[in-house]
Amino acid sequence: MPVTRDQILIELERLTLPDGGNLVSRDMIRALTIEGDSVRFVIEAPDPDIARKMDAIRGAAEDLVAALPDVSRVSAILTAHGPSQKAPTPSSAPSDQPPSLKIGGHPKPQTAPLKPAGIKHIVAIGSGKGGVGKSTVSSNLAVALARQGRRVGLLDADIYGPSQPRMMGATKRAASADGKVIEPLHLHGVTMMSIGLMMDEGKAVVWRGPMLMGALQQMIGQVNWGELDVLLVDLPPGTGDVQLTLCQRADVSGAIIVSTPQDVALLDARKAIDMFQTLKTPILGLIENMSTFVCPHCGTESHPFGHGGVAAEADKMGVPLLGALPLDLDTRLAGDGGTPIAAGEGAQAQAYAQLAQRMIATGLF
Ligand SMILES: Nc1ncnc2c1ncn2[C@@H]1O[C@H](COP(=O)(O)OP(=O)(O)OP(=O)(O)O)[C@@H](O)[C@H]1O
Repeated sequence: MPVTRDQILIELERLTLPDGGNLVSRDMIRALTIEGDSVRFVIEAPDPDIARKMDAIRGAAEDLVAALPDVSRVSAILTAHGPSQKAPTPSSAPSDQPPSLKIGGHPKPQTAPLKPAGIKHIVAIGSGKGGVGKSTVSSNLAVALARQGRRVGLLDADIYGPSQPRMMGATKRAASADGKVIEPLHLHGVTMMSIGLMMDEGKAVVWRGPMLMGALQQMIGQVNWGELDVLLVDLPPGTGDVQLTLCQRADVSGAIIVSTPQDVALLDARKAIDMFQTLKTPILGLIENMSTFVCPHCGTESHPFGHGGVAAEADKMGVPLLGALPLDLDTRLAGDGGTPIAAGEGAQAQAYAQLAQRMIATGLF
């Protein structure tokens, strides 16, 4: 059985720091990630000088965790936040630094929840595997909820492959009038922010865990979201630092998992579900994407990715199946063209409207 987060933290609590407390009680452990028998985490010191003196503690922490049953690889990285670090400026920021928009200061470690007071609920939209349509579902669901009168925000937290600017038809970058608050875009009735609006297009993002956390922190806490009934967060695929940071810091009300019906996607979807459950984030439901395909020429229905696998999984887990969406050329074209299909009329817009209704029926907002 894989090691659990709690087992690791209990072990790390044994490591007393020279100036009192331990790594856990002093809130220094960040981005704890367990993948099979591999464990990774970041030790965040209050400032670089302290970090430099902590290498022995980092080694001891690795040894303690490595001694746990079912752990064969451990990697602990030391990092620091503090006065001796300088915030990057946008003009000179290389691609391995978090964006700052001149908002001043390196992202600070936070203990208070990240969720701004004006946002009633944060709902994470995740998937185990990439390319299953999580971003397509997020943008269309956001638009469908907005069409039903909800105040909706959409945060594209897919740091490595932001697609919402294209799918939502963004034509300008995010701006900040006062150098502190980032102004989001307002598109198809939805308030939208994406890391893609802060980066040069085509520039690779090469960030370590703490940088990702800083960027996420900025995109939630420093964006002028206004009053929202719900902020949908389009997560990167998988179970990494962004998911962990969001669920641990942002007071997430629930998660929706998008999957295609075939076994390989479901296998990864189960891992995502397991992660949300470990982080005590309620699963609001599953969505089966690319569920069926109706040939536009002969009208025959087929199931290129299998059929019903997500429904069976939802049933097994006792969580609702929020919807099954077909593989549909117009959905793809609409996304590529910057106007989600849910913004128009027709069968697919109707399908997303029903999905939004079912989500509202969960009673969350
Ligand atoms: N139901 C659908 N019918 C047709 N095309 C779809 C459908 N859902 C998604 N697509 C297309 O599949 C591609 C991948 O979708 P999308 O980017 O939404 O997936 P993702 O899970 O967010 O991927 P990533 O992991 O890369 O972020 C896109 O070109 C999108 O237009």
